[in-house]
Amino acid sequence: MSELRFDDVSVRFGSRRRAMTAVDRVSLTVPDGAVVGLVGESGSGKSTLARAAVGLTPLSGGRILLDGKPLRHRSGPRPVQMVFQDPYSSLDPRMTIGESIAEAVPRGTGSAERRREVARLLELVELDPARAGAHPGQLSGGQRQRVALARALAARPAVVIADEITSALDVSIQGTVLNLVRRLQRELGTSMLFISHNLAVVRYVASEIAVMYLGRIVEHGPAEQVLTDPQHPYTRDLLAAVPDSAHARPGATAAADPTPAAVAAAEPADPHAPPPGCRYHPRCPVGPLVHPEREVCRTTEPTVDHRHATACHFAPAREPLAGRTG
Ligand SMILES: Nc1ncnc2c1ncn2[C@@H]1O[C@H](COP(=O)(O)OP(=O)(O)OP(=O)(O)O)[C@@H](O)[C@H]1O
Repeated sequence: MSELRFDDVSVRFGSRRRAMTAVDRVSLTVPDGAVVGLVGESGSGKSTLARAAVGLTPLSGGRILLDGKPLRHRSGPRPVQMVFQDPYSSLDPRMTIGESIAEAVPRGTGSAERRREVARLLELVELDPARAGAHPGQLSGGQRQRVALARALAARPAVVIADEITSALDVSIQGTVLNLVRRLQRELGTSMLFISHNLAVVRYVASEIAVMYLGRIVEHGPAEQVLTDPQHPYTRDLLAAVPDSAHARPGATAAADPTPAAVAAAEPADPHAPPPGCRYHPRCPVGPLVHPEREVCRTTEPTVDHRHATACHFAPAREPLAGRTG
């Protein structure tokens, strides 16, 4: 069992006078063997949450648990491994890719066994083991990302966090890397938190989707439900931005409700001064900008409390969720 759980996690940056809460009381579980997709626009706090899970950013509040036990960031192979957008940040350009992967293989492995393990991992990520002597600079971006995945897997992690791992790649290469992630996940059953600002990418690999906005999770549920029956207006806006998403939201109110002018003219949110009440209300097409009587959105923060959960006072399925809770 390898379940990663963020329990009421907060991360604050800056001094008292200019403090900002990048992650605000986030609770999110990556169940054993599942891929949870985490989406949200730039600055919503996705990377900060990921970095907290691998010990790169200290928590200001809450806990991160692996299989129910607090994560400790000791030396040696870490149970949570992260793959970044830019593989140059995790691969030393002076080392061969074989050396980079071998370095991540747990200690106590003999050199012959280590070499075999490197060859096995290269094959696993569909690279020719004969290329173990190549340097990162001799590989394409997609190949480097395969090496970064092999290196993360070398540590035999309980959980892998992939942070925008296809964002820097050509569109034609993105699909092959996503296919690889899908295959690896199916074969190895590794639990995964898969982060992207792009819902089109996340929907390809994730079994569950969580949507983040200004440091908070605003919707979370089974991927299919979130995609076909999005509850939060922000999720609907994200979906509307996906070119071929028309089929993904039949009946969604956003389809029948073109962006009102007041919403289109709204200022983007300032993470240093998140609005009171629902954080999305200054941009929301179902909020007080368009429906002035919906004062509750300005004053009271909605909470997430169901299996397919959304933090919106006026979500279409807010009431009839009884049958699918738990
Ligand atoms: N070390 C830091 N010091 C101060 N502020 C930070 C730091 N790291 C992140 N932030 C701020 O925290 C907020 C969340 O950033 P984060 O990188 O987690 O968002 P994100 O959703 O991953 O976006 P992106 O995809 O652009 O990385 C942003 O407003 C960012 O400016």
